[in-house]
Amino acid sequence: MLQVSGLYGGYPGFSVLKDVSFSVETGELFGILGPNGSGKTTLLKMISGLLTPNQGEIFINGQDLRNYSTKELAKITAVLPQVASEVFAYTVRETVSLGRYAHQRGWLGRTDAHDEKIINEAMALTGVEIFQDKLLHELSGGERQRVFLAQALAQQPKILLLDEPTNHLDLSFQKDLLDLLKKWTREHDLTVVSIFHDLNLASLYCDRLLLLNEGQISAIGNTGDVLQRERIREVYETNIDIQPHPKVPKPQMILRPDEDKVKPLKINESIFKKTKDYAELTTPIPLKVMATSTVGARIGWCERFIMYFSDEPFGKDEAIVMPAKSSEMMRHGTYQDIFIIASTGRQDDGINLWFFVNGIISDEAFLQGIVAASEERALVAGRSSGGGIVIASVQKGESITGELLAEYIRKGFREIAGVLLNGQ
Ligand SMILES: Nc1ncnc2c1ncn2[C@@H]1O[C@H](COP(=O)(O)OP(=O)(O)OP(=O)(O)O)[C@@H](O)[C@H]1O
Repeated sequence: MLQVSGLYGGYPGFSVLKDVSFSVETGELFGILGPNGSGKTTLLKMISGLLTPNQGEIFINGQDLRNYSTKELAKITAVLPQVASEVFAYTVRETVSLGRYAHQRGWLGRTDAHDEKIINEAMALTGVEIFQDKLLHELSGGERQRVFLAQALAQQPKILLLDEPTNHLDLSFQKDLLDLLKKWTREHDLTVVSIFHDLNLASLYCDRLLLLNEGQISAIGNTGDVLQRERIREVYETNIDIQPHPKVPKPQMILRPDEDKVKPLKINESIFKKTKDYAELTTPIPLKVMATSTVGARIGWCERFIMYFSDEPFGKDEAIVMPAKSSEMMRHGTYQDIFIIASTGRQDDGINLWFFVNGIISDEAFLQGIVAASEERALVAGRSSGGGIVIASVQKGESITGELLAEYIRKGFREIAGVLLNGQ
């Protein structure tokens, strides 16, 4: 549908794009990403015919862009620019009607019943029909954005070019707009090329992405291929983490604020409290945890960890809680970077194991830790032993690999907790 090849150009005396080539298929939702000033809008302006490249070619529907008349081009491409601050004295309905301009025959440019039907549909889809008689300047930024989208849809284009379409929209309208675009691309063979600043939305909705950096293509391809941690860090010069979305197989970028200048946190016996009824470790900041406990099992964050010895269930909001046999049947100590607490469970065959990691570990390392603890417990006990396991990490300081963590857990467990298994 759209082929861009060897594009160079920009503004008088200032070249922006350097050798940009890509193609977009019919029905694709194609995202353009890149830091401020990387050339995204310049590229979109060239595709929409607003800016002439110095070098290179753009083909739409197999035809060179230079061979289209303005009116022909307006019939097949619609542009939703970054919201302009100047707003003319048009009503919402009049603004949406302008989308039909390129399709009207004759110089009078009147809309007919067919045009009216399409205008009404576009307003209904974008939810702007309720204020169709209002003037544009009486609307909020987000409402106006939806009016311009309705105008673009009323144009019934083959290619829709969007410059940050979700700008000014609240969370639910961002989702509604992108769901709508996604549906339209599929059902109406519409091709969407859209600039995104929000990498997570681009990841969720785009079929493919193009990442621009200083006017050049840094990466192009599927979302997972383009949104690689090191590449995004380098291009955006910022510290991010990438995690899979919990419900759909798409990567999501997570910003990490600069750390406050706090004293490095060390989890050790100085914050571990033990009475005859219970043992508790409460941390000054939440720890990242993976826990298979009786109460509070989770993958998440926690700052309160409790083992209780009484018969009465012992609940504390938000805490990870496990029943244990007695304060005597409990051991603790530090091995390498890990503070370990172990206790015999309420049932004799159970061993509860808590590992507090003074370092940074990945999600995969958490899993490796759980597996290592569980295997070692069964191995040392010589039987399949129950009980809860907690891996908790301060997520500050040095990174610890999964392999190293597993080794520390195995050795630390034997050194500090193994005695419990011998009934000592
Ligand atoms: N009309 C113009 N005349 C001269 N230079 C311009 C003009 N418009 C943009 N530029 C410059 O061209 C470069 C690319 O701008 P462009 O608007 O394409 O970036 P962008 O990636 O869309 O940025 P943003 O994310 O900030 O919208 C920038 O350095 C910008 O200053």
